[in-house]
Amino acid sequence: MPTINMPLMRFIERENRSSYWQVLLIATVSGIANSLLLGIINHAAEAVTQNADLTQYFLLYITAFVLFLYGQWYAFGQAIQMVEEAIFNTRSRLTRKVQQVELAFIETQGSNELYSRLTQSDTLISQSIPQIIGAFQMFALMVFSLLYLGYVSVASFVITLLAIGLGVVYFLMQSQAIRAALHTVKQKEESYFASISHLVNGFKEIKVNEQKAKDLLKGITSASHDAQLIKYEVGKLEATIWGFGRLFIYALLPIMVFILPNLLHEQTQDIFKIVATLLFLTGSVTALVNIIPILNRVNLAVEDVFALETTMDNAIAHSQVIAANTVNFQDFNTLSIDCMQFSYPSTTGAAFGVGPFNEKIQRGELLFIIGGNGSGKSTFLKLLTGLYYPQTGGLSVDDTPIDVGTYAAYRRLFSIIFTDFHLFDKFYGVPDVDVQKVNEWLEKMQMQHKVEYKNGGFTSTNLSTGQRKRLAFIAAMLEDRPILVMDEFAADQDPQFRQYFYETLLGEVKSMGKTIIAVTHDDHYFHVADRVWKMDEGRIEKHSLTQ
Ligand SMILES: Nc1ncnc2c1ncn2[C@@H]1O[C@H](COP(=O)(O)OP(=O)(O)OP(=O)(O)O)[C@@H](O)[C@H]1O
Repeated sequence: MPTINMPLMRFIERENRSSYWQVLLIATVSGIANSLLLGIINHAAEAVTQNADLTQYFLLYITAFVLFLYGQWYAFGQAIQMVEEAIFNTRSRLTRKVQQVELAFIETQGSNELYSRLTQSDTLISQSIPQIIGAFQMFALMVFSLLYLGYVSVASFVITLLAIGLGVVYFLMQSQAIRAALHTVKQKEESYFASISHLVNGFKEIKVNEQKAKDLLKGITSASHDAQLIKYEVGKLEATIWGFGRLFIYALLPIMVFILPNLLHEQTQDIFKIVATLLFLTGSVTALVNIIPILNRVNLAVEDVFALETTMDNAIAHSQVIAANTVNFQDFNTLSIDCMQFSYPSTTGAAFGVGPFNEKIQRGELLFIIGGNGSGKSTFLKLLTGLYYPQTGGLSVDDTPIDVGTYAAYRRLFSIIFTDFHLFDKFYGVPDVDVQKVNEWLEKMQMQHKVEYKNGGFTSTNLSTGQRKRLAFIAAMLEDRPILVMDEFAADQDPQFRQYFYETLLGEVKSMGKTIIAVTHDDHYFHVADRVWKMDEGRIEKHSLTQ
């Protein structure tokens, strides 16, 4: 089957097993049936003036009407099903791909853009379907009304075709400008959304600082104003197209009534038929012109989804990891880091780099990593946990070097609580949650009076940062992975809990056989660690054995 080269149609075709041509065919048949109604009524009206039998017209009218109604109902139903299936398939695939891309992709992509593309386009596509199917019917109605017009009067047909042709040429000339302007609107809207996220996320800061609020609002107003101006221009262009569309059709009516009969001496009853057909045509052309702005926006939304998927595909193709489930490192004894080096991609000047690292971590060790701000501790943890890939050197577990086929299995060694940790609403990835164990951990983390475990998650999430971190710790414990990695876990805890954390809890976790790697600034408690590594300018500078 041929393809309609329009992003929306490519989207539907790509995501469905069945072809959309059947739906379009039924929509077209329904449109033809609609135009037949006109012909039947016209001829029936003529038959009335001649006192002829109207039974056949009545039966034909009923048949055409049923065909029109059923076709419309069927086409709508099918189209909605196809589009929703396409959206479902795309959503499932894109969310799977988000999981496949690497951390570096998410860090560079910009969460606002990613979030808006993943969520907003679908709604727009879904909402536009009734109008789009309607447009196909209206197109069929227009074509068959035109043919009927040709049957009634060749001259009227030629004049109308010329008018519609001129309208199409005018539309094509304008549509490029509209699409370009809509692209700019999208960019302006994204910058507006980014400013809004500052407004919401930085609410506390701007609430206490009027000047900050004023400056931010100035930026928001400017981004919004820019978008408004371009949208206004687009709206004006679309209104002009809409106006021209109607102008062509409405100009035709007086031509047919006042000029044509005098020039070509058409029959009076034919003039009636021509005018009735033109009124039908007016309806279909108006509906088609009305759909243009919607189509423009939907096609842009679809192109957005395509572009996002292509970017993700490229990122996944460059990813070094393939999912291999056969390797199991859970019983490891030693993690080795050999000549490992990593640099962030440089946009301007020298980029920050870490390494080379040549270290070993033994199973069951409690290792602290210390160092000043920006010394590379978090970067090192991301490398160690397999979230970043080194440019040179690498990791091995016992004697097995970690490569593209084993990275996924390697990552399964770790539970991680980063400084910007995310507390999930449920214990995802823990198949059979042991409620007793959760309650024991709630007690150990001194959270039993604050939250409860219910329906797969914790009951209260209105907690302080320190308390939320304690829940993240419980989730990490339930994951039950051999290595626990923490980035400044105790920074948000009160002094009593901090002491309990270092002097009791870490020892307890260690006695469970877990290896603990923790970034910390709490020099009071360095003595509890087996080893302390100090980082400076991306290097592990000093190993101090404390025990
Ligand atoms: N995504 C990134 N892209 C480019 N550079 C980055 C990125 N993340 C961090 N850096 C740079 O790497 C350096 C080390 O950052 P890192 O977060 O590893 O330090 P840190 O020791 O954990 O600091 P802190 O104690 O403040 O958390 C910083 O100078 C930072 O500018």
